[in-house]
Amino acid sequence: MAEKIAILGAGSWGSILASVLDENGSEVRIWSYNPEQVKELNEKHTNKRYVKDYTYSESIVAYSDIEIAIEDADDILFVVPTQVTRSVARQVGEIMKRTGQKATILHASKGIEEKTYDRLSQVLAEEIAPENRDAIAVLSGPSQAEDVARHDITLVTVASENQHAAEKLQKLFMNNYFRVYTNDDVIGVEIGAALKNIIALGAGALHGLGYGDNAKAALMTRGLAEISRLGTSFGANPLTFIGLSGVGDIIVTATSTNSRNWRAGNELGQGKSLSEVVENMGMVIEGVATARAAYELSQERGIEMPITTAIYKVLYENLEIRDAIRWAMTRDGKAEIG
Ligand SMILES: NC(=O)C1=CN([C@@H]2O[C@H](COP(=O)(O)OP(=O)(O)OC[C@H]3O[C@@H](n4cnc5c(N)ncnc54)[C@H](O)[C@@H]3O)[C@@H](O)[C@H]2O)C=CC1
Ligand SMILES: O=C(CO)COP(=O)(O)O
Repeated sequence: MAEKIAILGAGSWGSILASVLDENGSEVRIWSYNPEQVKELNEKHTNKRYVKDYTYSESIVAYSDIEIAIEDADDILFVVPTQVTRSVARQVGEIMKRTGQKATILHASKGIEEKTYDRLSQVLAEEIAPENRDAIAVLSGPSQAEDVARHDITLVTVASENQHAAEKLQKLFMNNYFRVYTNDDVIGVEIGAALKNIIALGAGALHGLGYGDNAKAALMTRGLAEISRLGTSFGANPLTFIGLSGVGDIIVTATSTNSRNWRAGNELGQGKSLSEVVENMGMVIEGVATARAAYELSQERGIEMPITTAIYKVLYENLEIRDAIRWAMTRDGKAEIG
């Protein structure tokens, strides 16, 4: 019997993951809180606001009632923006408690929750599966939805403390263009995924200001160094940061013109205001909220994160980007490693 998978969030990534799973033979339902989008998906099999020029398989059914969407699902995949994941998870948790439903819980979003500084597997554990938190999984890696939509080669990782859950999900997602590895370092995978969006904002800003390739390589490399410093302070495996959810995702997000974070940074670099950029994008720019969470975490834990600090000050304290760059470049000299 086909695996039944409920996908919560019908933005660009939720939609394309739905297609991958549908092509692989799973029974896929997708939930959106927007009834207009549900209607478009079911009647026209398109999702024009989020994925242009794409037609969905007629076997993917969309729902605006979350309880119907998750009914009997073997797996529930969260792909809503980070900052709304808790509210959606709370609804799911309440339904599962009432009905006694059991399912593998997975997310594919990339961010840190503001104020709590929780990673999303922590949010899901708190809201849905406090007694079963090791079975929660995360799918992450360099994976622009636009490339996956045209079946371009994509490699990702599924991380879970539960090897059985990770291997089951690996099999569900794998095909000849979408290759999935497993990893047991949930902390490292989630921190790498969340914080690379801050680096992508910075890379876009450098581009918008006309900086060259050396500057972009420097930002990505030193960005990875500070992500690793924060991640290992939480117990992440340092090797995770040279993997798909670390350097891999920095490379794609900090260079791809499809990246929402890169595009947002580029527009900031060209002189637009943050509110203008957010309004024009009409899709989530995860790095904006995560920059604040990561900056506050770095302060709380006494971890030096100059790039995150500079970007935080540009986004939230009106520091000019050129002044932020000058500050970062003229700090005292440091040893590269350590
Ligand atoms: N787009 C991409 O290529 C990739 C995105 N991701 C991650 O996936 C997550 C989702 O990203 P996208 O699909 O790109 O975002 P998006 O902006 O395209 O779509 C977000 C979806 O969430 C829904 N939504 C917004 N507010 C909501 C609320 N309050 N309650 C319920 N649903 C709400 C929207 O209606 C929309 O369907 C993000 O964390 C992103 O970092 C990860 C890998 C690739
Ligand atoms: O995470 C992504 C690719 O791996 C997508 O990044 P954006 O949200 O910046 O488009």
